[in-house]
Amino acid sequence: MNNRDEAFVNFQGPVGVLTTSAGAPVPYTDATNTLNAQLIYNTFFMDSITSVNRERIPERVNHGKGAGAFGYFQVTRNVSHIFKADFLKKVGTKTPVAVRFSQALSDRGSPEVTREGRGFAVKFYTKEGNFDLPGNSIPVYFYKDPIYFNRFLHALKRNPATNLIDPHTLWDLITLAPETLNNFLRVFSDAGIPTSYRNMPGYPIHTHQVENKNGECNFVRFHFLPDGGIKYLMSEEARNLNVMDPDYMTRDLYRAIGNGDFPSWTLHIQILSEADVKKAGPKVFDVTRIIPLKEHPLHEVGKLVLDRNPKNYFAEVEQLAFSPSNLVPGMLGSPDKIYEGRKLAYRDTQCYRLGKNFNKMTVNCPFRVRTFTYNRDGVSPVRDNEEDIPNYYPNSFHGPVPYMTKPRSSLIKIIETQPDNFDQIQEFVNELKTDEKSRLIENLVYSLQTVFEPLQRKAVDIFTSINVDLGNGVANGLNMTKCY
Ligand code: HEM
Repeated sequence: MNNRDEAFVNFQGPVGVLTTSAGAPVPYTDATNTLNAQLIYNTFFMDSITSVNRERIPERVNHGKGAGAFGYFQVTRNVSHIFKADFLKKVGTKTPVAVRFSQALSDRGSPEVTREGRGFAVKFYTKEGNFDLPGNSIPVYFYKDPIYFNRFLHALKRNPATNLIDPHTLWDLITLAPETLNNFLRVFSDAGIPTSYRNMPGYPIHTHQVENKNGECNFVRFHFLPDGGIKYLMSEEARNLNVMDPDYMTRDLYRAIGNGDFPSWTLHIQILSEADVKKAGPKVFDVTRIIPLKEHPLHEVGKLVLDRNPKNYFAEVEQLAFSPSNLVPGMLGSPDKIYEGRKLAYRDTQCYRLGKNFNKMTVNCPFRVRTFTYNRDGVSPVRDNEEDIPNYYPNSFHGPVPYMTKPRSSLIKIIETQPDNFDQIQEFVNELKTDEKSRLIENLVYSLQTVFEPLQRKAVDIFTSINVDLGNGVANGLNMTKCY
């Protein structure tokens, strides 16, 4: 097997003459030796030192560490009765995609074989503009009120005093908001460490409102399921791998694609009609709950295949910008509050992280559409900056105009209620096999063992209310005096 995780494999000689960023050819002495030379006259030195000093940009506030790849999505089943979006209209239609896998909480330089939820974000470059599905590896989210975002990020990332990841703040947060356990207990189960990104499922979670060409409305949850099967690493194995190869997940993906062993996923949807939604009520929009497959089974839509590695990581992956607000006609997003919060948050942080023209960067550009906006200027890239087209709307000249349509479809209104998901986490724990439950207990004990006792006790009380064996198992593992 050819282990193609090395990107530099071309020994055929230089691509050309070295130049400064302004294009001047660089003499050999300027590039190799500045000892006894006047630096101010060495344009190559000045050019490169001022450039390297400015290389770092802010990392993502979450999902900092990640790997990306490119490929296509192809429709394999007729789903035109559900979707009018052009890229899903016909069996066989192929759409280019960019995908970024990530660790939800780890910083940009972190080791990869950690126990945490992971991101699985897909950008479809459609003929109607970009459509993004930033999803996670766990099918439910932690909370359903976007007000939690700041609290979560701060409690789960580094402690402001010690700059360490802090299990006390993690368990403080969980025990103050135990409804998050429908997510967290899945992360502490085998599902918390996938064998590789190739074996990881992707769940965009939200229940999306969608329309077909007749304007009929349905609601769908998307599921990307790996064709290589969903597989997980055991904790011990993961700890060893983390020491042996901290970049294991990125290397595995890069190597597989480099070797022509292209990973693929089948996209499925769960479908709910308007009548289903009326009958079930707002809980089907609750991102802290799954929609049971036995009530709404999966329907195949198409295949996602990754067949190209990035040629340049920074340009093509670090600069990738996904957003739940990147929607196309017939895809309305979700009426829940988390979706609404996300529509603002991603664009806002990307304006800071990448500059306001981030959609003009090659990897984010909706390259299958000719865009016409009234946005102008600002930090690069501005590309042609819309040349001499008028820069305000409305105008009497030749500026772009909105398209005429029937009144715009809008998201249905839902009344949100407090999360109520203990039934689902109870069912999840009850259905674990004995060995799976033992591993869940071990993983919880491993995380809780260094935490202050009052927090341990609160956690054990909550586990006991979910499942008595779980509570007892963790209490025993922590050598707590109180047994249930
Ligand atoms: C209140 C709720 C949420 C807020 C405010 C929020 C906010 C953010 C922000 C600010 C980023 C960084 C984006 C960037 O720098 O490009 C991000 C990344 C991400 N979020 Fe969320 N998020 C929320 C919920 C969710 C949910 C429910 C999911 C999964 C369905 C999710 C999946 C992701 C993924 C996959 C990324 C990484 C995207 C990439 O690879 O670039 N987030 N989120």
